[in-house]
Amino acid sequence: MEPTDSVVTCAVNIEWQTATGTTGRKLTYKIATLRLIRNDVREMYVEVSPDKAKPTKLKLKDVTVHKKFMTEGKASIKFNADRCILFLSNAPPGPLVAFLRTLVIKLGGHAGESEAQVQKNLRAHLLSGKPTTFEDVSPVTTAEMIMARKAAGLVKKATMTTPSPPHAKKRKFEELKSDGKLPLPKKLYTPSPLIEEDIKLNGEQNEVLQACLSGKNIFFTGSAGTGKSLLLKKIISTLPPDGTVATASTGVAACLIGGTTLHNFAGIGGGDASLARCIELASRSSSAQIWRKCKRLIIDEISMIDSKFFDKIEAVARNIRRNDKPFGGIQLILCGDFFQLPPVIKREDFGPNGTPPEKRFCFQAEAWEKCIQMVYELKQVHRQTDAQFVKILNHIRIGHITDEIVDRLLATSRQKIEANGILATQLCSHTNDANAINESKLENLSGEKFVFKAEDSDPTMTKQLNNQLQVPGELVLKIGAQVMLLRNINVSAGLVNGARGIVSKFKDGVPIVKFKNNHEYFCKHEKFMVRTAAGALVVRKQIPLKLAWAFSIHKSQGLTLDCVEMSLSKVFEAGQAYVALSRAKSLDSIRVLDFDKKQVWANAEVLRFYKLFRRRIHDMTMIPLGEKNGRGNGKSGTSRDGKLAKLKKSLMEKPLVTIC
Ligand SMILES: Nc1ncnc2c1ncn2[C@@H]1O[C@H](COP(=O)(O)OP(=O)(O)OP(=O)(O)O)[C@@H](O)[C@H]1O
Ligand SMILES: [Mg+2]
Repeated sequence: MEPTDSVVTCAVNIEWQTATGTTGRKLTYKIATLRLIRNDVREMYVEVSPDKAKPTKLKLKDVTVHKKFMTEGKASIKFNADRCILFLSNAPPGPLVAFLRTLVIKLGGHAGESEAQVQKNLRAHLLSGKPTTFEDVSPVTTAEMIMARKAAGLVKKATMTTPSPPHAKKRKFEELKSDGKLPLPKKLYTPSPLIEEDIKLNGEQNEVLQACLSGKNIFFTGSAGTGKSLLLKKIISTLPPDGTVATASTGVAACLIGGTTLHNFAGIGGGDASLARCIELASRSSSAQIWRKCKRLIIDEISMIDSKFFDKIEAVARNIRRNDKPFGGIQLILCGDFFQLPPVIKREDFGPNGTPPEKRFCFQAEAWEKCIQMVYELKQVHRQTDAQFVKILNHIRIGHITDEIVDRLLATSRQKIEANGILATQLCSHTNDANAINESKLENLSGEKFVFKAEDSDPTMTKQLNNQLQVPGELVLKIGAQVMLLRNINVSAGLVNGARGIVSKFKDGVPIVKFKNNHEYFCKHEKFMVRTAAGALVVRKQIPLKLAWAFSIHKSQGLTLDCVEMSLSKVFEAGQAYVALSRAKSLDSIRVLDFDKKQVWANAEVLRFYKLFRRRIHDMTMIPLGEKNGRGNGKSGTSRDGKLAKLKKSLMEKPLVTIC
């Protein structure tokens, strides 16, 4: 528990009501810091400290806390005795959730003093004649948390019920287990899955978070599994929601951080029209308003954004916002790994001989150098803990393959990774192949088809929901269908996003899924949310499953998968083999068929970019605005292959990653 869990900074309105129920005095602060404090006699207060006004203290006694919208940065506290309401808005969701949790737990009385004790302390304090002093409330302890959960009825007290004989308890447990209805441990708060409270950032992730809070334009990178997306979620939940726009290059990646696609936000279609036309498109009132309101633009999986599109939106931003600063003064937080999937090239952008455009990557955009002020590289891999696998991935990332790597990966082609009848998921280089495999496997199962249609809060948004969400609009299942869970249901029981299982039966109109670890899950409809470009939430209610015999490597970018098989013979992009291989957690949970050195290569421009990038990080971390990137030193004489080999060697000498 952080000491800052009792502090939050946000917009504040305080309203007092008169005895007749009408609104009386009002205080409005665009920004104020709220702090939970105690006086000498251990009574608790909220102290509201605005920027340029005197602080107000409100005694926390007989209060009602409204926290339904806390994950959107809003809450209110009603002081019933004082007839006063404190409205909080535009609060960073992470700190607000922590603040309210501390308040509720400390107020629960389990951590505080009894009323009689408070009165006794008060008398003693008055008699002492000392002036009243205040101190911050202490952080919530684990014991206080358990007490509070017991009081909330989330943990049964042994004394409250007549204990059942052990065999009866066991029978009940077995019954529930076989029905897939095992009660799941609940939290006192179950905030949005986007606020990952359980995982603490490490030092390098914290450094990036602090840099983002400083308001600078940041690009951070790191190999697959270094926790870039997890860090982005943390950054998003620590920034004020007003003006913070979370986007990603693909729908799946956007969904993982609770955002929208960059294309959807930008409002210029694919960005293929002339700049003048793009500005015209983005000037439509709905789009222009979004651009003007944006203060911080976050983009995940930046490697798939092409340089032309990046330059277009930078110019559009300046134009619409009538601000000459790079990106019209919007703070940029960009994240991704350029060794992973590159931007998809449009047919018209290929050269006459089918050559890719010279400036394909975002870091080659004119605007890149103007915009990015600070760069970071995360080095600690969290997805994999096996040192040998991390080392192999590290080599594959930069297209450096040795015979030992080929042998080690080929050795996986014979290993049995299936357990409990659940087949490995096949990662395909082409989406059509993945769809065909899923359809034919389902067709081959005998038995009745069950169709689950999603309920979308806005039916006009169905296409966007289909594009952005992994969860299908129409889910067709049969007994025996292999599926993947799309939600964290119970982390300790292994029912996590990405876990795979088999539909064992249908009961009460919903499927029951048996997972690899033998746990059964009685499916419930879950809500999946997508943010529109304007920031509104659109909700899809659906069973949180998708068919998982196969899926495409492009759709797997950003995911962690538990048991995968791949044939890399048809890969067509630099980085595609690396993305596929790096989804797995270990060499024991992967089966690589037909591995060949030729399937792995890294883009030469990307290798150059990282070499320069690492030198910069080493030299200064901070890149002065407008400095030229100095690609190429103009010297010639060495062959292209020779230069590349040198680059790879130098990148390998200083390993890009370490393992935890
Ligand atoms: N500080 C951390 N402590 C423990 N686990 C972490 C930490 N950071 C990330 N993880 C876990 O590591 C795994 C990979 O994280 P994440 O998906 O954010 O990586 P990534 O860098 O975005 O990978 P990719 O490039 O493949 O998208 C996730 O399961 C995540 O929960
Ligand atoms: Mg990611």
